[in-house]
Amino acid sequence: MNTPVPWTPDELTARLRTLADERYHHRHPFNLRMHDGDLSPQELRCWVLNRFHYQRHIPVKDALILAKLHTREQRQAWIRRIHDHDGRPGEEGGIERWLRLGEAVGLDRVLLLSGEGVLPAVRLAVDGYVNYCRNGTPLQAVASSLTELFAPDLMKVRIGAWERHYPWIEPSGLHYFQVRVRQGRQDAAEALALVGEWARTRADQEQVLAAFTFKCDVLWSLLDAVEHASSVRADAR
Ligand SMILES: O=C(O)c1cc(C(=O)O)c2c(n1)C(=O)C(=O)c1cc(C(=O)O)[nH]c1-2
Repeated sequence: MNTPVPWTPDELTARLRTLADERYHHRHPFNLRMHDGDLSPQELRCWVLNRFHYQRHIPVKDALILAKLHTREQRQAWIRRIHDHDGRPGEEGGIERWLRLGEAVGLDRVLLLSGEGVLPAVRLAVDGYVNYCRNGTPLQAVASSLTELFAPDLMKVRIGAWERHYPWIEPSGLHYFQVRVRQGRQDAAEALALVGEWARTRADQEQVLAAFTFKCDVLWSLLDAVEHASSVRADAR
């Protein structure tokens, strides 16, 4: 049997884009309702609270990936992700900005930090992502972050939708997303370069697509759980 010819970097990126068009969470009904201005304050709060659980685990999974990287240069680049979220001592980072986003939608930071109210399926989805990065190869772990290729555009849509449809939200809460657009682009470009360097065979490239698909499913499951919680509340009204 002939070994399949590896895709070029552009072909691999095009395949990621096709997968994203089908399964990235920009298409999830909860995000569509968010963008159309159809979410109640309670639904938006539920999303912010549950997404905080995801956010606070991002630097944990990045620390697990850091320990898998073999060169000093790779670790120097990857460690920035942890600083982006946790901040360096005395600095704020993404986690602090997300807590402010919580306050902007009316959620006390003490509640967010307590973890109370995080939906069971969200805990499982986030555990799934962290464990994927803990147990996977460096290629799988880094490739699973490649959904960030598509996050900045989604965040720009989100910022516009929040400004238009949810004027009750304190505008400073949007700072998390404004900062994250640039950080996400840098993260995605660096991860794509590593994946391009490491995924030399078609089999490696298939693993990249599988890791990307898994991560899309993590993000999708998180929103499924939030959407389900919203519909249960609506039924009880
Ligand atoms: O709001 C979003 O739609 C969104 C998506 C993603 C993503 O696609 O993985 C991330 C983020 N936000 C984000 O804020 C973030 O810090 C982040 C880190 C990562 C990652 O996998 O390392 N993804 C994402």
